[in-house]
Amino acid sequence: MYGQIVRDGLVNVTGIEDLGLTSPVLQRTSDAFFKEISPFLLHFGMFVPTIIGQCTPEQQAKWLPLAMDLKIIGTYAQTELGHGTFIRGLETTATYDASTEQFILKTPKLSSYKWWAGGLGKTANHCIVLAQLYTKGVCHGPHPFIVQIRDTETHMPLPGIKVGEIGPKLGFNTADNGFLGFEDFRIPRENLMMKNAQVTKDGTYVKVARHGKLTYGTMVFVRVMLVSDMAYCLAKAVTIAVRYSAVRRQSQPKPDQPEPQVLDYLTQQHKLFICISTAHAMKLTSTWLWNTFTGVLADMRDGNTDTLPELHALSSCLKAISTSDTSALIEQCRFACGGHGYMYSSNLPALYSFATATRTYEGDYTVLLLQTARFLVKSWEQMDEGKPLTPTLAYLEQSRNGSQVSWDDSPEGIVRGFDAVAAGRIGACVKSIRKHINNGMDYEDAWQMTTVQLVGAAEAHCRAVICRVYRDETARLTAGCSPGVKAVLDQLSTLYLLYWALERTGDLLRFSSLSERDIENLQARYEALLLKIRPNAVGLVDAFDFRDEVLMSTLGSYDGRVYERLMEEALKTPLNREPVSDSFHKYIKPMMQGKL
Ligand SMILES: CC/C=C\C/C=C\C/C=C\CCCC(=O)SCCNC(=O)CCNC(=O)[C@H](O)C(C)(C)COP(=O)(O)OP(=O)(O)OC[C@H]1O[C@@H](n2cnc3c(N)ncnc32)[C@H](O)[C@@H]1OP(=O)(O)O
Ligand SMILES: Cc1cc2nc3c(=O)[nH]c(=O)nc-3n(C[C@H](O)[C@H](O)[C@H](O)COP(=O)(O)OP(=O)(O)OC[C@H]3O[C@@H](n4cnc5c(N)ncnc54)[C@H](O)[C@@H]3O)c2cc1C
Repeated sequence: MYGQIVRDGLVNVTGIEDLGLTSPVLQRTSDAFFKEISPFLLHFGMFVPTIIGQCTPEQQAKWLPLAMDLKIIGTYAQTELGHGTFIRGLETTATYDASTEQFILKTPKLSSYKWWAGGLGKTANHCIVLAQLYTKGVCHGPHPFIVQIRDTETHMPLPGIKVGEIGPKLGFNTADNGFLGFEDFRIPRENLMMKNAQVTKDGTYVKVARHGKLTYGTMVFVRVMLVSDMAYCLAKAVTIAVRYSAVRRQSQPKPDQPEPQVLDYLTQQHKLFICISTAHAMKLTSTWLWNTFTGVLADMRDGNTDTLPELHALSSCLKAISTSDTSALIEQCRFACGGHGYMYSSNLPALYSFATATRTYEGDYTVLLLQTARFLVKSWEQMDEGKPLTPTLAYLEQSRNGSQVSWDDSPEGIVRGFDAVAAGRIGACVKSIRKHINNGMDYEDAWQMTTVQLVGAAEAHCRAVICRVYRDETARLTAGCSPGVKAVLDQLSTLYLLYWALERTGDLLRFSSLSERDIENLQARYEALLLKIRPNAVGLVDAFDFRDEVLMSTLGSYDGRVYERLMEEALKTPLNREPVSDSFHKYIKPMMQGKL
């Protein structure tokens, strides 16, 4: 298994590199090689971006060509057995020895061992290690170091290195996630990645970056990328589920009628059409987020880090919500395919196991939403002090006078409704924190007592951002489309708004003038829209344009030969090589004869 996946991974990487293909094509062709994950994912996904983001130009000149030419294979080892979320609590240490101009790496306890890094177990010979930097007896916090862990000729672990694979997981079982321990392992001073902080030969620590969190820059980049990845992953899953639902016929609602396509059931449309809309919503939002990210990078190149907090808040909540929505909706796609959706050959299990992992890695869902909430509460307090709000929080102004937003069920009205919900929930959090403080709690405890509400407020903010971006970008991009295409894409964006308005009626009743009758109207409009989308459903997923080799699904292939493909795959299973398994003769027959 491992050997096969490494071979496929290298064919994929070197083949595409020779062809000089760009990342979107890389993403699509990569998936034609493996159902799960490549052991080289972290090399290109985090090792290379960290060299670019955390190294000086001189260090980049040394390490980047080696990495891009695959002369070294790397990963990103930050998480430890004992710490993943709390980076400031990481236990691996890098202590500077001025007499030899080296750092000494140590994992002092079992809980200090690096754990999880993709490709670390058996593939990588280098890695980025986040370690607490000590020099002249002072700890300067977590810093990135580039560390060779295996001999590039023999691939043997270097002396002082303990490294191995962490074992089977829910998914990602081809990612070669590993563990790593250091026993007084020495690396040159120059292996500290010195773009944001330096240590001179005599051990003097020099802070370069004006913002203390630029060390976390790679995580922001990956979070931004993951939003796009999720759109792509969900688009594959709903392509499989819609195509299967068009082929599958089941039950007999009317005695004198043939079994209908299950796609004709309104409940099936309710399960699946929100998946089509969400794939579009996340793709458009990810492009908007990427443009925001590149704008902040440009500001930072000019020495201005003022826009970084908003980017951190946006990337955190959008990564959390996109991964959570995608995990839930891919599982919904599986449910929609009945028993055959549970077959590994459908590819839905592998897509689900990938998506559900993203809800955790690169920042746990709850933790990242609380990061966003921290920004929202600070923004509210700045608004109270009369300071200007950042663009994505302009809607908070509407809540200043506390008046209830009047409900308007036009698409723009629904977007404003979600703004009102976000503003109301943030305001409720601020009120809760202030109440606890007035009752004698310190700020940290008052914050902790409000965290359930804070997670909800951050989700509401993120939903409001997605709704607004999805609607605005759809309007902008369809302006030049044919009326037919515009109508269908407008239907999808309206479906997203109606779906989430119905999911959040409680909040809309609390923070707008929404009435019972309005809810009935929303439900009727939603159901009617499902029926309108039905004729275009297969065309909409075909438009995602996944080749069968990329979908790798017995249920989702373009030709619809589902039963033939399921049987073809079944006959390939090793158990079917012989009519009688040797376990019969070893165990079952003796048992039947009372001889066990
Ligand atoms: C091309 C890519 C394609 C595919 C992806 C590739 C590979 C995918 C496969 C697997 C990859 C998986 C890799 C990993 O999982 S790597 C490990 C990821 N780990 C995490 O994400 C850890 C999450 N924890 C944190 O980020 C932090 O610990 C924290 C939760 C944010 C808390 O940090 P802390 O130092 O305690 O900060 P706070 O005290 O909460 O806040 C202090 C201050 O800093 C600001 N801040 C925090 N983080 C950032 C950031 N990333 N950028 C900017 N600013 C940040 C925070 O807002 C606060 O600011 P104030 O002004 O409010 O003080
Ligand atoms: C498939 C996969 C691949 C990975 N690849 C890598 C990799 O390549 N490199 C790498 O370095 N890491 C990697 N990771 C590790 C990943 O980054 C961590 O698992 C993730 O950051 C979560 O940290 P944790 O596991 O310590 O969970 P914890 O933070 O221990 O979370 C456990 C629970 O505690 C809660 N919690 C924690 N802190 C708070 C808080 N402040 N407030 C409220 N609740 C809190 C969480 O919400 C969660 O419910 C990978 C993980 C997975 C699953």
